[in-house]
Amino acid sequence: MTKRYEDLSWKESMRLKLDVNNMFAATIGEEHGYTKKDIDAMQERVTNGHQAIKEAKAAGNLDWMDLPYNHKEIAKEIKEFAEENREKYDNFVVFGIGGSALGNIAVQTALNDPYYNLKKEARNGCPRLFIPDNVDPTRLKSLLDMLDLEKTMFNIISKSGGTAEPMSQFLTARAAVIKELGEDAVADHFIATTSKDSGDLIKIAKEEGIKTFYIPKTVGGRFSVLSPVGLVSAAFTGVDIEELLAGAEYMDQICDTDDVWKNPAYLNAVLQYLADQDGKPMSVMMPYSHVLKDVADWYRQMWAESLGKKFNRQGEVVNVGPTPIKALGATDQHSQAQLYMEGPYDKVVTFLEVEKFRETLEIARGYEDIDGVSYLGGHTFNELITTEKKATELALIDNNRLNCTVTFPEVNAFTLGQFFYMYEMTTALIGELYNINAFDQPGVELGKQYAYGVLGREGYDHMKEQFDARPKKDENLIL
Ligand SMILES: O=P(O)(O)OC[C@H]1O[C@](O)(CO)[C@@H](O)[C@@H]1O
Repeated sequence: MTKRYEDLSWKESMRLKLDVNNMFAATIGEEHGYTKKDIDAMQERVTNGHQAIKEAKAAGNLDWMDLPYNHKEIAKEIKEFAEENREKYDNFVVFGIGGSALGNIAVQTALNDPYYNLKKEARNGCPRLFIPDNVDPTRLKSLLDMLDLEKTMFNIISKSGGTAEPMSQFLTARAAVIKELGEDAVADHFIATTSKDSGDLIKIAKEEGIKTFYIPKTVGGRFSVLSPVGLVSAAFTGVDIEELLAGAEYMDQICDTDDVWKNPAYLNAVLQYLADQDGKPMSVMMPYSHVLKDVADWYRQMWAESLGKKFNRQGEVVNVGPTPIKALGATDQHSQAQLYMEGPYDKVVTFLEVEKFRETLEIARGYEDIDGVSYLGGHTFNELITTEKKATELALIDNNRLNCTVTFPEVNAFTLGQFFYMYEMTTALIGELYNINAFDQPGVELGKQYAYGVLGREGYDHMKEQFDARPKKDENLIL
């Protein structure tokens, strides 16, 4: 059967649109807005950046760019595995953190029913999905107490195979499974998604006979949503993961040009970079659709870990990086909008807009004699949220505030795949413009190492010593 994403006209009708009109002087005024000349002046740097990205890809350092192509077969295998197994389980739990969880959460919120876990009919025989993405004892205990272990599959995701949070979750869930179901049950209740040749998780998985999916070498956590990291839980909950990859492939083809005026990922990168350089380092992503709210969380990690860097490629201290902020329309109109309109001129707002929601819901009529209420009746919630987005956008323009919009014709696996890939490419190019390595995260290590030292991990005694020698607190400053 032909898939809809094999039809070119369907694909074109589902193409994401990036509208950057409101980043330009013609719309928001000369003081803050850019001109076409400003963008043209960046073309040479974009071409160099594009070249550098291509070379890094060819050298095997950017495996995430290959996922839409070389994971087609793997996606089929994952789909088959999920289809064979998902009806055996009522619950599917992902134990991973950061890049090993945020993409999974974003996919689930975007593509499945908003009350998926609570509505059997929305699950179509698939298990409920739980992704704690944290180690808060209250929340974890509550989850573990609630799960019927006999009917639960746990997917332990860790690229390094040793991150404290998922490994401690694994230890605890494994002990609970052994206690309740016996040693032999482990292989039926756990799968692992990790690196093929490194880390402790792969060793454990082999020892325990646990089914394993692999994360390619140069796919870092935050770039891993289109690898088995994101695909396995998506397949277990019935998402069309092949369509997700097809969307990414489509965007890869759109972005396969160094012409800044033709490449949405690069045009966005240039504008965001220029804004940061011009004193607007706050980058707000504001979806006007609740189903896209966790996509903004995914983006937050993507930008923070990729672009927040102390050193440039020459080893000079640069301390760069925009601050990614998530907001949600219409909710945050009533929380953040005041700041965005009248606070410092330090932000760029990226709206995410949806043209066609999965549902149309009418606002009921009533109180015809009360003008302040009756005007709402007969409109739809679709009109309400879309109008509110357009109204907020115009208010930002009136206040000369930089903003742009990414429009999803619909939220489906194809458009979501495009979105992930487009932002990955945007991030890669901004990294080039800052002249930094966008693919490491050395700043996260120090905190991890102190924690290892304190918790007694072998080889980290020196970190415990440094931790114990930390500056004493002045009691007068603790009230
Ligand atoms: O998949 P791992 O290796 O457990 O890492 C989880 C997360 O921890 C980090 O390494 C640092 O926070 C992220 O980059 C990564 O997504």
